[in-house]
Amino acid sequence: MSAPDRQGGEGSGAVDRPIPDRILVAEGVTKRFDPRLSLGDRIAGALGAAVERRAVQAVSDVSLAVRQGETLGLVGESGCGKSTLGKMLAGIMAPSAGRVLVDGVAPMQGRHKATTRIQTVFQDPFASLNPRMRIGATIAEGPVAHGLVARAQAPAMVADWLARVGLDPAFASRFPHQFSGGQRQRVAIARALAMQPVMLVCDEPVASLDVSIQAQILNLFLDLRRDLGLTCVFISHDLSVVRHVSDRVAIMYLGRIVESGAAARIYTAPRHPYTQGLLDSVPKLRLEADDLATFKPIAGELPSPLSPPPGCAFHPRCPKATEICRAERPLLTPREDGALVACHHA
Ligand SMILES: Nc1ncnc2c1ncn2[C@@H]1O[C@H](COP(=O)(O)OP(=O)(O)OP(=O)(O)O)[C@@H](O)[C@H]1O
Repeated sequence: MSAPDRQGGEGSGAVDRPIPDRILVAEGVTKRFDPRLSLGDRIAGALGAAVERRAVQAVSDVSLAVRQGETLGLVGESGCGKSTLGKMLAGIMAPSAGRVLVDGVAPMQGRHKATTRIQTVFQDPFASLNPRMRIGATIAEGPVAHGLVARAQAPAMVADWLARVGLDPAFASRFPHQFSGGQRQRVAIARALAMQPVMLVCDEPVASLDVSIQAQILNLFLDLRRDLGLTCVFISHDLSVVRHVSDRVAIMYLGRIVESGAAARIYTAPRHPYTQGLLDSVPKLRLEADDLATFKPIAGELPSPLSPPPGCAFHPRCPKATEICRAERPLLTPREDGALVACHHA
């Protein structure tokens, strides 16, 4: 068994067979997007001209495991590959290399099955709900179609899920436009859970909501975790959002996990300079005027995955970077407390 798996968390490279309490295991998952050539490029290529064709490596060799009842927060800047990884975990996108096992079975073996075993909740609930369908029908559609509930039992099932997500069961006859953004996200969560999935992949589920509504939806996730033992991968660009809902947190940078560990430790004692930078860039609401100057954004921008920097991908932005960082990519290495960190100077 490789070191990352022995530590029960994330890593790079293949891991051994899944351990029973792990709902989800990703082994060396990679996603490359090959560029589509324009007609002009194709003609030029056919005529023998050199046409540049660089693939985007959105996710590189990611291994992770999620245990029953656990929420794994997946955090990183926009463009670091979170959504691409989330889609592969949910079985709605095939990896270019590596594999994802759900309950020990590769979801892509049966696309239809995968979408029932892992459900997704996306950022924009309005886009994911059919505007012409009453939300009762939207919630019932999947479970009835997959034989999880008899048509006659569907109204009771819908009422139950609406109540569990904090909505009035009488709302079943309403259309999506009759709900606020937060209520629509509750509907999207009810629809996902009504499919009786083994876990949820939530991709920026509160990013489009006002801060006060974000807190309500995060509280809902906490309630669902307590009441249903919800297993979840919770994706966000914002470390402060995943803080209270996550048992463990994995930090992604340019397609790779650079640090992971217990949520409490990540926030109190981050080891990777990128994690430290993310924490420092979270605006903190303080009363003392001086403190307003304490948050500082990470210097520079995420490099293009078309031309990743050599060595440690974070070195051009890292205050601790030295020669070795420019030359050698640090491996994700287990620490004594079960955390994993990929940094020469951590
Ligand atoms: N279908 C695609 N074809 C080509 N490149 C893609 C495709 N989807 C994503 N990418 C690229 O892969 C990289 C990772 O994208 P991804 O959406 O997974 O990142 P992200 O961290 O989820 O960012 P965001 O929060 O902005 O969605 C980006 O450089 C993106 O441009």
